[in-house]
Amino acid sequence: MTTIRFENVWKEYDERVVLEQVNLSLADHEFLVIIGPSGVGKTTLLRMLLSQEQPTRGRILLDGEPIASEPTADRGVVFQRYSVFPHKTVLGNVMMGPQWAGAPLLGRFFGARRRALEERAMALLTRVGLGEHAEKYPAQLSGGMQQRLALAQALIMKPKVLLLDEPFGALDPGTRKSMHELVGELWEENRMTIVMVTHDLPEAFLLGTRVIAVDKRRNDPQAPERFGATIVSDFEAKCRSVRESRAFETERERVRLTLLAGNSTTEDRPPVPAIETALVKD
Ligand SMILES: Nc1ncnc2c1ncn2[C@@H]1O[C@H](COP(=O)(O)OP(=O)(O)OP(=O)(O)O)[C@@H](O)[C@H]1O
Repeated sequence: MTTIRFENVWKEYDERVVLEQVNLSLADHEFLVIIGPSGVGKTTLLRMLLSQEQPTRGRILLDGEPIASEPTADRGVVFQRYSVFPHKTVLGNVMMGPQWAGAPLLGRFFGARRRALEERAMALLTRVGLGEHAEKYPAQLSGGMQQRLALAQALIMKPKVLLLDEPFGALDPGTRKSMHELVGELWEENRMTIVMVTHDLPEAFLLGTRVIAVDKRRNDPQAPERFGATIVSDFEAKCRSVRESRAFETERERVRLTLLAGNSTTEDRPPVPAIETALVKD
């Protein structure tokens, strides 16, 4: 059971207000997606959840307690650009986190403990589709495979909260689609909370159980740094399971193909899925 709460959170850099009055309560096992214009403060929100940045006002609670002031294993992260150790194999990369956490001096397990970890890492690699690539080095993997590895690396630490910062932004559409399925399935299997930033609206509503839009409510043209962004919309997303998400995706693809095929009059168009209708309304 994991809950997250932002209580009147602000983030300022000197005179510049980036975020203001952010209030948010997340229920257990939520898949929250954050959308908003470029530079508005989405990554800053994630970085505060990770404790890579501290709020200048307000506080963030994890399970009712203020979050630790340093990054901890209960909060995992995957970035858009892949960040692993190039000189370690795929398996070595996945085994690193638990070894540094469990043996901080040497960063290495031995004997039965090592074998047990290796087994767990291999099971996870197989789960994300990399079982046959365990001995390769990151440079030998495609972009999609590298993101699968980044997911395995985060999941081996069994985080309560997984933070994803545009994790599919650099991937081609086909790879992106298979990653959507994988992340949706892993979210359900691991019963963790996910907080993801994306610029892609269909992706947001496909994966999220809740989607928040972050933007400035007020602006001072003479002093653009005076006001920060906050949550301006909060959507309860419709797809609450992978199965429903897949059904939605199939429907969206059908609409797209029908429109491409030249059904351009309004009467001919198939009904727009409920989620897109909700988006248009807002
Ligand atoms: N360490 C820092 N010092 C000063 N300003 C910063 C710092 N980190 C971020 N900012 C500023 O905070 C603002 C929000 O940045 P952030 O990366 O959170 O935006 P974003 O919404 O994630 O953008 P994008 O969608 O382009 O990734 C930006 O204007 C950025 O320049």
